[in-house]
Amino acid sequence: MPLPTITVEKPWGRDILPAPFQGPPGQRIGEIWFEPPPELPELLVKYIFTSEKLSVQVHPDDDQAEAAGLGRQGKEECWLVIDAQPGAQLGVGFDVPLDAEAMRAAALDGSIEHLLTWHDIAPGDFFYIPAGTVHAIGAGVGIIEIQQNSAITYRLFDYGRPRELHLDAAIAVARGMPHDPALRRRVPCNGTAALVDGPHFRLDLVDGQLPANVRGRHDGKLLVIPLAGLAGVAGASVQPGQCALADRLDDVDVCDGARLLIASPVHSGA
Ligand SMILES: O=P(O)(O)OC[C@H]1O[C@](O)(CO)[C@@H](O)[C@@H]1O
Repeated sequence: MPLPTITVEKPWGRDILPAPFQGPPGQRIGEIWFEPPPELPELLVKYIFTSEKLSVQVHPDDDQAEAAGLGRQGKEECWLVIDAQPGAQLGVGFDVPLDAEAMRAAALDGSIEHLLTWHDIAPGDFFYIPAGTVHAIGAGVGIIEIQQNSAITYRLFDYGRPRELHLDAAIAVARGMPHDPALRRRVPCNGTAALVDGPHFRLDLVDGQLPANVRGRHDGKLLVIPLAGLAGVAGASVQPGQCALADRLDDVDVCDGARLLIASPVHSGA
């Protein structure tokens, strides 16, 4: 069964969503969340559609969230670009290292935006964002985000929008470093690719039949996110724009010509 969705209004969202999504009239929707099922609460999958830049932000890791009294709710996330309007960019990490004092000053005067490393993007670009990485999603972007199931975002800068900032919390967890180039790549249009191999989840892009090595990587409950074509989960059809829980990979059928993402949590010790 496809998971229920939640549409989230955002000041940077879109008045009109691309098919197959539809937002309530008059609302600017930025995110479509697939409600994490009780059987697999560790992961949250979102579609994100922007018309303006998101905040310059950072997320804590599990230990930092716990130390702040928020529970083990760290947030590592990854993005697969599915749509990029001309000039669309993602800002990830800093061009050059900077210390906490410089980061605070840059957040206060807004220059932090220009210290980020901005990447021109195209569909198929993939980024893994470890907790502690300062980042910002640009305007005109459509991405699928797979993340630890956490809603903790510390904003450093929000372009003057009247939303809360979390400067002290952000500076306490942010790393003033460039993003590791090994954590980003362009995924070919065809073919199967292992995109994430822990520490919190595994993510595979599957094109056509499920290869044996993918079977070996997902040994429990998993999420199925079709990108193109249909997938079957325990006999029920799942289509692009949906996300479904499967009890095991053997329950998943990939229809001819279909491409899909498969995500499952990595449990400590696994
Ligand atoms: O604070 P903003 O700009 O609304 O951004 C929050 C969003 O940014 C993300 O962390 C993506 O970077 C989403 O998971 C989250 O919902």
